[in-house]
Amino acid sequence: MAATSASQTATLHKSSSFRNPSLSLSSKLPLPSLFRVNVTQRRRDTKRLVLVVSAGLDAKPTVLVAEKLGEAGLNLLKDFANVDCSYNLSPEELCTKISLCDALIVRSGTKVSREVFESSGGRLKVVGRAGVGIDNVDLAAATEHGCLVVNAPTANTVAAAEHGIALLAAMARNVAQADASVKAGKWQRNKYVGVSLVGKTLAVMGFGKVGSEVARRAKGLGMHVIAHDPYAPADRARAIGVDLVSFDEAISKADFISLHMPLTPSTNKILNEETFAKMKKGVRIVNVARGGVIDEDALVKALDSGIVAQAALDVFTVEPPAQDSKLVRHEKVTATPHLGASTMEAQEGVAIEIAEAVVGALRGELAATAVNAPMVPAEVLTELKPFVELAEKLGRLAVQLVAGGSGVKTVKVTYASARAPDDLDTRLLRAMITKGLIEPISSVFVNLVNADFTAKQRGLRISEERILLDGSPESPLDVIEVQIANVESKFASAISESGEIKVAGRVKDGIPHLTKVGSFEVDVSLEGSIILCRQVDQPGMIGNVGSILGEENVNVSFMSVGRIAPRKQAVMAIGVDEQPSKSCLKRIGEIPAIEEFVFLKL
Ligand SMILES: NC(=O)C1=CN([C@@H]2O[C@H](COP(=O)(O)OP(=O)(O)OC[C@H]3O[C@@H](n4cnc5c(N)ncnc54)[C@H](O)[C@@H]3O)[C@@H](O)[C@H]2O)C=CC1
Ligand SMILES: O=C(O)C(=O)COP(=O)(O)O
Repeated sequence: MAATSASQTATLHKSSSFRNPSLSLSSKLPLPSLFRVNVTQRRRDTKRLVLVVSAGLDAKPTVLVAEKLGEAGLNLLKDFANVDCSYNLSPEELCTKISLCDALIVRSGTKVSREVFESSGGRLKVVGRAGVGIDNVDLAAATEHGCLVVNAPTANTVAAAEHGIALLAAMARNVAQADASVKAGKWQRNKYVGVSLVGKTLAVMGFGKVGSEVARRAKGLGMHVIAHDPYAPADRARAIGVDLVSFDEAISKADFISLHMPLTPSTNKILNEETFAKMKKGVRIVNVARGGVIDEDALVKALDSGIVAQAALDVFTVEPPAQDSKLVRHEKVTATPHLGASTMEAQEGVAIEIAEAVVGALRGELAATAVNAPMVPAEVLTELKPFVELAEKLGRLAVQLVAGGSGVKTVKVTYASARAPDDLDTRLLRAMITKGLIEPISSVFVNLVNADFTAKQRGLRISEERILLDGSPESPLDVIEVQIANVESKFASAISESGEIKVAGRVKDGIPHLTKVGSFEVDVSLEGSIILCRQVDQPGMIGNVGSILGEENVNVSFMSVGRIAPRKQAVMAIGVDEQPSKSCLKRIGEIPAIEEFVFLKL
């Protein structure tokens, strides 16, 4: 980021008191309306914080609650929004209603399909999944539509684990079958002899929140617990006395298998004919994860052949399963209707957790439980806040300098920082530059959720480069530079020596400043709007332009002149609070020494 060697900068502050000197990094900067930030730490899971976008909502938002939600959560929602509780909507009814809603809350029973996002007409800003599994939400479609998806990942963990243990014990002792038999007037003590849990090997497949709670409880029942989870940390398993093993080892050693992984393309039918064949004969299976992780036809066969002695299932590929489902009707199967999360306590907890997340997201606060947006820790966000604003404004300025605008395809962003690359998370900055580049020339709403997708869709390639500076890494960044290649500029002086439109800026006292245009160094705070003029450097220019603006009642906030050398070409950057009229701009253009000028909205 070499500065033009002979360039000099002269900065004229309108008055030393025009800006509140107490405004610092920690004060609340007015972030762009769609990216309002509140860095308040959330109650739980503070490591998973993410900047989300407010919908720019001026009126009370509307939240559609499409499945039954605990009272406490509903009350939280009602304090903030109009709440429409409409249960059992058909897919068509949901698509019709959704165009009137800013947020949608569902459990596992509602499919939030691509059609739902398409039908929302851009109004839907948040989908809240009142539970863990988000396999019923089309995340790709949500992301493409800039809609944040949040879930409630913690409040039903214990309930699901307890249900897993309940099914394990009930299955081993034939509780459900024996109960039905007694109620049918029979007394079949020999038929319902069970198996013991103590000393048996349980394989927990998916050692996340629920899986590890199941493991802990099974240890308490005297079982030997092993687990398979490609992503789980070994020390967490070790801490509760569980060995992490390979998939094949887990399924081949287990007397009982309990499934706790999410349903994803890679876990879909992970238990199938081939894997059943590798299991110990007489294995027993519990599934409180998702029906789709088991090939249900293969399970019926394995039950018939005796490879699987029993199965206890809370979840099914299609819910509710068909009345005549061979699996559900199988005498070796214990079935419950997706009750894992259904305790009074869990439902209250989930309702509060999701209501807080949805309200927070609609307010533009940080969502601790975002599923489809990069997560930026709160402390990083606090530091990056003024740079986030700088990034968007540089994007906005750069694209307005392009003649025509829409031909922007290749953008290079350079971050000069004393921080090691690993210590500087630029995803947020890149998203904001993308927003700045795209929004002035289109009607697309860009946010952290859809920035990368939108850029890709428009064929906009943004490459990033770091320059490692010497010195103290106290501030995350020194300079951000945005270059647009292969375009012409409506302000020729914005083209750098290497042929690209170039603007650069830095943060001073918490305020973003434009510090470079093309090869000219300037220094103007990025507030209000900016007039850039190229002129022959000579006395009286600042006065000339200033008095025209004054006569037209346009308030100047900042002026700065960057020149190659005295009395040669110079670029004057003028920050203005009001938009000058056409005639005002025309008068400035008519000043004989002014060779070109451009008005840029921030
Ligand atoms: N029946 C019910 O009512 C409930 C069902 N669930 C289901 O349980 C699942 C797990 O919930 P949590 O433990 O809260 O989620 P979690 O995200 O804490 O744990 C899931 C674990 O599965 C692991 N995993 C991913 N792919 C895997 C694979 N191929 N093999 C083995 N492990 C894999 C992950 O690394 C993670 O550790 C949810 O996705 C949901 O589908 C959750 C709550 C209630
Ligand atoms: O949280 C989960 O993943 C669940 O499966 C619970 O589903 P539910 O909210 O009870 O429909």
